[in-house]
Amino acid sequence: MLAAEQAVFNTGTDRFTLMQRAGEAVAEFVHAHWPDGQIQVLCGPGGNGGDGFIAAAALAKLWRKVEVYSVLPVSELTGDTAKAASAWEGPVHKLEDALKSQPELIVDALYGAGLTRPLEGAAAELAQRGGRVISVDVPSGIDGYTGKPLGPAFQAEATLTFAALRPAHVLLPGSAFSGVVMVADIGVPVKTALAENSPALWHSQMPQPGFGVHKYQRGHLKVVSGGPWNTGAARLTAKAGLRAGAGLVTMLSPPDAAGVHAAHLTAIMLAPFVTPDDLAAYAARSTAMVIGPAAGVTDATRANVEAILKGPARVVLDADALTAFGEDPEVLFKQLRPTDILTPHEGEFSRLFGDLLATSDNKVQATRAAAAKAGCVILLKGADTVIAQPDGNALVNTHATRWLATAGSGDVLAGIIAGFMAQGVDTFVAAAIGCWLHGEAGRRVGAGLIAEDIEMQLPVILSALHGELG
Ligand SMILES: NC(=O)C1=CN([C@@H]2O[C@H](COP(=O)(O)OP(=O)(O)OC[C@H]3O[C@@H](n4cnc5c(N)ncnc54)[C@H](O)[C@@H]3O)[C@@H](O)[C@H]2O)[C@@H](O)CC1
Ligand SMILES: [K+]
Repeated sequence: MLAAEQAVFNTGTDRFTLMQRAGEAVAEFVHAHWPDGQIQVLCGPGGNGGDGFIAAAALAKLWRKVEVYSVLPVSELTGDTAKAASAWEGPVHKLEDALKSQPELIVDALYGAGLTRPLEGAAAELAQRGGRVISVDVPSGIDGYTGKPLGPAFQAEATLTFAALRPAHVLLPGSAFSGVVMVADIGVPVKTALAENSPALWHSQMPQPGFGVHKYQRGHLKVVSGGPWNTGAARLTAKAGLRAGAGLVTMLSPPDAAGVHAAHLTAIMLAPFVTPDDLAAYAARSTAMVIGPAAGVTDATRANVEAILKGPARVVLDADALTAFGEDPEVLFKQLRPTDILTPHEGEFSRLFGDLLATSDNKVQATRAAAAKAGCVILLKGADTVIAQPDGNALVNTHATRWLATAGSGDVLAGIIAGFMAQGVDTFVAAAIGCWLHGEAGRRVGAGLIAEDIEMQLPVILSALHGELG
């Protein structure tokens, strides 16, 4: 699928026309957002440099003070880049001369999609010089496909890319080097674009309870609890599911843990289970279920998961429910349906999918491959969470905060997602909504956040999304 992203430019339009549009888009972007100051445009030997020459010429037409520095002398440029260079009428300096002055603004058009090796010489020194950098397509020095720096790389204040986001714009560490990323439409249709999670993607699919609705129409979520010493995680999940809008939430508890839950639960119902058959019976009468948070890495958890997966409820499998299949993931994969979801962190992911993450070019590719293998939606948690479907549809959530890296935070995420699934929202969409809300709640709380705070933020965020707060 990512080939589609790489081959984004393989269309009928001739390359020079696209280069002209790209370069002009860079000039427009720079001039609109940084309207003053002298600009150094650094041009590489290929397409990225071509964009730079076009941009320089367009900026000069806007009366901007522009200096152009090139990796190669103009006489050695070829093809479209040579053609682009002829649009620039001023002098072209050697790249190393750019080090002699510190401009107010730097347009980094050295290397984009064609970067194959670490920056060296003047390019490497320029990457380390600092200053206000606007990168063209990808910050030079970063591999656009993996998001990894190959060596020294430009730290951009902003990056203007074309047609669609590349993995480097949304995956760490590339996203941190890219600064604010904008995508310019240069008239290239994109079929399998990589999306960045935002309410615009799913706002219209949020469940909107109509007038006269009753709780039974808003779905019934059931959460499986661990034993008496391990009940908190499932409670975090259940409360988050209720806040997300599930009409009814029931905690399914081993009898010896019921007393602990009873001391804490109010709006959430409580019911006992002993055997996998008990869970299968509950699953038959619910729209979504969660199993995993502090469930225990045991044969019993495996049997419980298998019993639930036989029923009609869509299932979120998290934490121990994943690790319990670590020795035999294929057994799990055979039972999963496309409407179920696994929500592993990287450790749990590697227990199920081996070295897939290490051997993939990037996290998006790994998550897509995992979704295809497991036959369900996969949400791979992290600072850059990736959500993928078996058909390759994927998005990256960067709307988060490091303060969410705390005990119980993942249990809450599983609950929010399940809460939306219980209401009938498509699993992939529910994961996207859940992940964004979780990130937004985390950002609102900030430092000092504990998992309990996340669900407390949901009413105000949801009300704002529903437009009830103006
Ligand atoms: N493909 C297209 O149709 C379009 C491409 N565009 C631009 O073209 C770029 C891709 O152009 P190219 O494929 O020519 O690639 P680049 O311009 O990124 O790289 C050009 C050449 O630099 C050399 N190179 C790579 N890493 C190097 C290093 N570290 N040190 C020294 N030399 C190095 C490579 O041999 C490569 O041929 C995109 O990033 C984008 O900016 C835009 O003009 C829009 C249209
Ligand atoms: K660049």
